[in-house]
Amino acid sequence: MTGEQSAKAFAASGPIVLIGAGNMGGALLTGWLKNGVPGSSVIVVDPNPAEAMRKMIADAGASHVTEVPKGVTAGVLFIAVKPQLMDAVLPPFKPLVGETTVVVSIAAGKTLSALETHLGKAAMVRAMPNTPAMVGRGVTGAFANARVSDGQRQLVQNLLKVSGPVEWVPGEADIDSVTAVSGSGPAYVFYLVECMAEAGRKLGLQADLAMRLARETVAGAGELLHQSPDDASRLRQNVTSPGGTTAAALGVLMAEDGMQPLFDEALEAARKRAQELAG
Ligand SMILES: NC(=O)C1=CN([C@@H]2O[C@H](COP(=O)(O)OP(=O)(O)OC[C@H]3O[C@@H](n4cnc5c(N)ncnc54)[C@H](OP(=O)(O)O)[C@@H]3O)[C@@H](O)[C@H]2O)C=CC1
Ligand SMILES: O=C(O)[C@@H]1CCC=N1
Repeated sequence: MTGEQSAKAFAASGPIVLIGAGNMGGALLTGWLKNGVPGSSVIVVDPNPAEAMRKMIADAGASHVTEVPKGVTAGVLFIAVKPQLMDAVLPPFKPLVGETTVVVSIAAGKTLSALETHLGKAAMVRAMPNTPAMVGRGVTGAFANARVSDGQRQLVQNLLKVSGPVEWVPGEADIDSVTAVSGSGPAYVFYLVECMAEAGRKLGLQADLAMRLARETVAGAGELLHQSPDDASRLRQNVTSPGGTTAAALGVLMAEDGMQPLFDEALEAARKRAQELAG
């Protein structure tokens, strides 16, 4: 995209107001500024962003404020604070929501109807990114309510796409399932690395060597999955020689009481927790 094309992709009816520049808000902001969102169109509201974030905001010519900005109608009101804080944080932002504003929340669980109690009825999107967004390799699930226009949907898609693919889901409840799979998902993969390293240590390897092997294995397998046209099942079969070592290990992991029932239970717990955070 040329600079002009990308500026057009992010053209909004007013400023992009980002509430919360922490892990996820900061990752998305970084992606916006790298991908052609004009800094002058961004207002970041955060009481105390990290020093590196403050510098990036200043270098890009974006604004940073610690209080709710006055006299502003947001083009996009992008909410990236913890779900537990939203009831306290959101009410003073209501004046920023106008006829042409699209509200985007990435908070786990928090429903659009809960957002409406604070911000009024508006075009709203619930989105669920994940932390690989920090390296431009995330994936995001998104749901738009009926007030979101085609133009707003495209704008939000462009803002989310800076961190990786965007998958629109047909129902709002699906976002809680997306949260269980891909929102929380990176943590499961990091834990897999920890488990593999610990098992390697128990086999007699030095702990740091076992960790390097496990880490590079998961990173390499992820990259192969990313680059290969084959699905995960085919890639798994490529590793598995009949009667070999992988088959021996998979016999344990794929047993009736192996990983699948554990994942079923774990993801059900994540979705249930998202549902509890709804109100
Ligand atoms: N982490 C993840 O993997 C994912 C998180 N999410 C969702 O993203 C949201 C943010 O999570 P995450 O980035 O991890 O959390 P962080 O705590 O890293 O970021 C939240 C940011 O909001 C700031 N903040 C606190 N109070 C206010 C306020 N009154 N006004 C403006 N900003 C404020 C915090 O500042 P301070 O630190 O000073 O309190 C912090 O910088 C959550 O709702 C979470 O559910 C979604 C997908 C994945
Ligand atoms: O753990 C959480 O609640 C957030 C949402 C998805 C990932 N982190």
